[in-house]
Amino acid sequence: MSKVARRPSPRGGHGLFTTTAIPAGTQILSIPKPLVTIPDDAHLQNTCSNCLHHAPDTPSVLTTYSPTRKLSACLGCKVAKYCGKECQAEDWKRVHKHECKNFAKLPRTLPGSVRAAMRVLMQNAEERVLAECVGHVDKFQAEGKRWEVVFIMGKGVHGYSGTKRGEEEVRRLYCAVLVNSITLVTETFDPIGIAFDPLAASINHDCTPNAVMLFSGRALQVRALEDIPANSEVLISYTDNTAPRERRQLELAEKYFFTCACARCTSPSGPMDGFLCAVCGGVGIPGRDAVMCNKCSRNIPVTADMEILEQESWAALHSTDTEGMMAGLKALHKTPGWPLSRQPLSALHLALVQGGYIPAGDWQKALLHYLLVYLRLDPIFYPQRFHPVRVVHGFTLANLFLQITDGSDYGKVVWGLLCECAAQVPRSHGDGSVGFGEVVARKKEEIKRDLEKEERTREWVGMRLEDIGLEAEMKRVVGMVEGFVKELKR
Ligand SMILES: C[S@@+](CC[C@H](N)C(=O)[O-])C[C@H]1O[C@@H](n2cnc3c(N)ncnc32)[C@H](O)[C@@H]1O
Repeated sequence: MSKVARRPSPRGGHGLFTTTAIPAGTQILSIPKPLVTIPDDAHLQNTCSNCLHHAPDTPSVLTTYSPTRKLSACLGCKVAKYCGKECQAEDWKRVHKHECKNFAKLPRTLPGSVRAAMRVLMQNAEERVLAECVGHVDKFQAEGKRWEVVFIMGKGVHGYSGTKRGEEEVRRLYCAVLVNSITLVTETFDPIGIAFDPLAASINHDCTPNAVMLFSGRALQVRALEDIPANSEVLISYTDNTAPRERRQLELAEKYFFTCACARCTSPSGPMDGFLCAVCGGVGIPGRDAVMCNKCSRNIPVTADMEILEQESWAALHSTDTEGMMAGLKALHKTPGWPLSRQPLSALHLALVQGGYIPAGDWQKALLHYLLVYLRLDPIFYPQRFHPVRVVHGFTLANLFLQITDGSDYGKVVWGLLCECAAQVPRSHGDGSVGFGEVVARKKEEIKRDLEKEERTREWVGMRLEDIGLEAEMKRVVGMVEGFVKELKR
């Protein structure tokens, strides 16, 4: 029986509501095959167009333990790739037979949003989408340049799909796809594609969401981050909700055409949104014309240099320039008044690890950056120990420790991290026998066998996390992080 229903929402339009009480850490909604799931433009080459199995070019935590399948291109268009005959046959029957010839004829691959809208038409789902999903056509229309792009893309969808529907209707459909698409991510939250499904699209936004959306391949699920009473609205975050308020609001207004009026946006508090007071250590949130400390009411100076640094750091984050990222990161650490938890500081640490240190095999540096994020920042960003992002970070960290060959024994820390992940997985991801849960269980077993093989007594292997005396080991690790932060500030 479904635990949710689509109903009018006080936030405007419709939303998704619980029909029964849903405990924290349980599944709210599962859509094994959403209406559209496609690799985005950057991932067409290394992602199966049917099951969205991702075979990344650079090593990732998951590829180490769940071997990647080789992908072969469709011989007709050479655009779509598949991990096996079954996937190719399923995709062909469902949609690819309608798009293959067009893809083959075109000199360039069609943009993801156009491919997604075409797939709605190919499955004859446009009636439902037009009836259930907002498109904000008038708002797109009011934006000159953007409307020009939407107009051309809509024309493309109309022409390439060969639909009998009118061009204006197809344009409305294209707008609905733009506003309601979801970024499809891997189990380690790397963006690889576009997902679109009218039911999932009925979920509204909040910057402190009570639910989170995850993917395993193309399968989508929504899980509760807190106890949600019956008849309550299910809310997810459309943006990176660790970003400061101004950035969240800008993105929500630009992409989704609304001004967020959630509790965090209307009475912002906490160090994710503000700057630190040098006098009392309180936090000041940028207001209309001043940043006033919430404790001592003094004005916190936010200089033009800080504003420039903020802009440059965000720009570096969205580039591939690891030197620029490192320069931004150091400058942010050195800026008095910049809280550790104000982005893009943490995002830069993670981007450097994923885009720089892991591909370069610099495990020591990757470890220090990741430790800082996991120990100091994740508990602020994701207060629930079972938050899927926090659990995935813990697993990545355990794997980074395993790469370190500096002579130190991190056995207990690795074991502790894997115990923590395995304990949280049923609530973070659900059934531990598939997807990420299975990867964690397999890794834990593998490490248990390795530790037991060693000659030294490892009496703590197999014990519960609380009983293994991890604190003393963690002190050493925390010391590493503190030393690293000092170094960054120098
Ligand atoms: C993915 S749809 C969500 C479902 C939508 N409410 C509907 O009726 O179809 C996204 C749109 O919902 C609205 N929306 C979502 N969250 C909102 C919020 N917190 N406040 C106001 N509008 C919101 C905006 O119009 C946004 O463009």
